[in-house]
Amino acid sequence: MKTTSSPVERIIVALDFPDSRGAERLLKQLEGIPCYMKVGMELFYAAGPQFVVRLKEAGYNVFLDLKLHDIPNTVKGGSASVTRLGVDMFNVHAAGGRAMMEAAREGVEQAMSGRAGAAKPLLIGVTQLTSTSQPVLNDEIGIAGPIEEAVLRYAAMAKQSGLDGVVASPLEVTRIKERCGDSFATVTPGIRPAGSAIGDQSRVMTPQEAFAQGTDYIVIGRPVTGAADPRQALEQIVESITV
Ligand SMILES: O=C(O)c1cc(=O)[nH]c(=O)n1[C@@H]1O[C@H](COP(=O)(O)O)[C@@H](O)[C@H]1O
Repeated sequence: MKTTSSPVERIIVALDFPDSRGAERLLKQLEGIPCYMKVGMELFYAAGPQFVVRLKEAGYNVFLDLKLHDIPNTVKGGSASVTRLGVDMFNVHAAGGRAMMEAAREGVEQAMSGRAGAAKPLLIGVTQLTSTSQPVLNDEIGIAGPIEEAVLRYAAMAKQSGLDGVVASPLEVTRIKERCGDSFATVTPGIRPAGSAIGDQSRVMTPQEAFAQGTDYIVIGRPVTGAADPRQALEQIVESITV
């Protein structure tokens, strides 16, 4: 990818709210800041596709984070529906395997054929969740070996399946770019400005460290949404980044 966008356009704010009112309040607080917005399962299940349409009408780039993971035919249909919503990026779980990811790609292509002139969404595979630690991967999930190897294997499979990039932690970005090429996008949650609570995340870096690794997009939620002054928190993050 190597993005011509400014750093702020490569910051994806996670709108993890239980209803549209909370999300609307944050949009007002961040008004005029051209960051990317992410709608995940909490908000989508409560506020529905119309909230995505509302964000698009307001001019935002939108990442719809529903982490599709089902049989190939179902994921193909889901991907087509998501594409028709006009999102800029969405994700599927790479753990669904190659046939499922290829079906997602087909769903995108099918939906695009009826949307002349529309931009194609970036189709992104989730590798290993940033909340997953090494012991959890090995002892609970049952995948042996270093977490970085599991992430790289999923990233390579996502690339072979025709995806545009992956979600991973910033700790894995350098090796993903080495393995899959610089134009293969990395979207990295697990972002924690120095001094902020790590919470349920496990593999974390600061915003400036993540961009220094060469990531294309960072995803950040609670350090902004839970701040006393979300606008100031986001502005401080933007100022901290020198790319
Ligand atoms: O796909 C994602 O966006 C995602 C993948 C992942 O591995 N880890 C992860 O945290 N996320 C999302 O990124 C956001 C991170 O939020 P905070 O931990 O509050 O910064 C949440 O909305 C998560 O659902």
